[in-house]
Amino acid sequence: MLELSRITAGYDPRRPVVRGVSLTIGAGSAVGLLGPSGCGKSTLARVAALLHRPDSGTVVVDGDPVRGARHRATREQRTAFGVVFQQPRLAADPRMRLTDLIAEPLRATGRRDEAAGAVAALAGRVGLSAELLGRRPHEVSDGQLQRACLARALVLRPRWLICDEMTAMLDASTAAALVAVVEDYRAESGAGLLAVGHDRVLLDRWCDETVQWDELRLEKSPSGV
Ligand SMILES: Nc1ncnc2c1ncn2[C@@H]1O[C@H](COP(=O)(O)OP(=O)(O)OP(=O)(O)O)[C@@H](O)[C@H]1O
Repeated sequence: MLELSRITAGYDPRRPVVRGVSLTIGAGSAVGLLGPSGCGKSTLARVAALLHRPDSGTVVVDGDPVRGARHRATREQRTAFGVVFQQPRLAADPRMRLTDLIAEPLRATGRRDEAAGAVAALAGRVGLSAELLGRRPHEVSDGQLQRACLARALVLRPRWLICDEMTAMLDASTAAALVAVVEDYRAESGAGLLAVGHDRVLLDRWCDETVQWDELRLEKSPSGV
């Protein structure tokens, strides 16, 4: 279970952008989060992924309370999350070939020897050819780069996926393909999902439940847990 309780967070403690928000996602469940632009969805998603430390409130991952964000969280907690952002170009090192980008979390966790096999398997899954894997971000399309970013998010086989407007910049067929990759992975792994978006039709189709930002102040638990 992923439990965010009374989270207050932002970029200036005097003016938090997220105030007293709670969200609980049951193990293996998929929750879609909708809300107006600028309300704080991405900030909350970053808190959920342990990338941003809240000013107050608690995050509990599978029963294990989180004591800090980024490197202050335990490796076990950090590697429980795979994250995909809206803009792949901001999330990809422009110097890295796609193959290295996908393998980067393995290198960072001392599992370099698994890279070749894992990248080959994931490339097939997300639909990247061997030729594309050898290119750098400026030599591929946004959709191809987002496929690589999704592969990178899956390479450590996370228990939780945080997809922050993953499909917003993509055409309909690429968006559907990437959602299908996420769902195949979830079906086989039992991973849970927080999907942030603007498209209610997509989120309703993709997730077990879709919640509105305003509901999170009421301490609702979308998956009924
Ligand atoms: N790094 C930052 N520094 C300062 N303010 C920020 C930063 N990132 C976001 N903000 C501000 O925090 C507020 C919430 O932003 P956030 O990106 O979380 O919203 P959002 O709901 O995801 O928006 P959108 O749907 O447009 O992506 C906005 O007012 C934004 O301008």
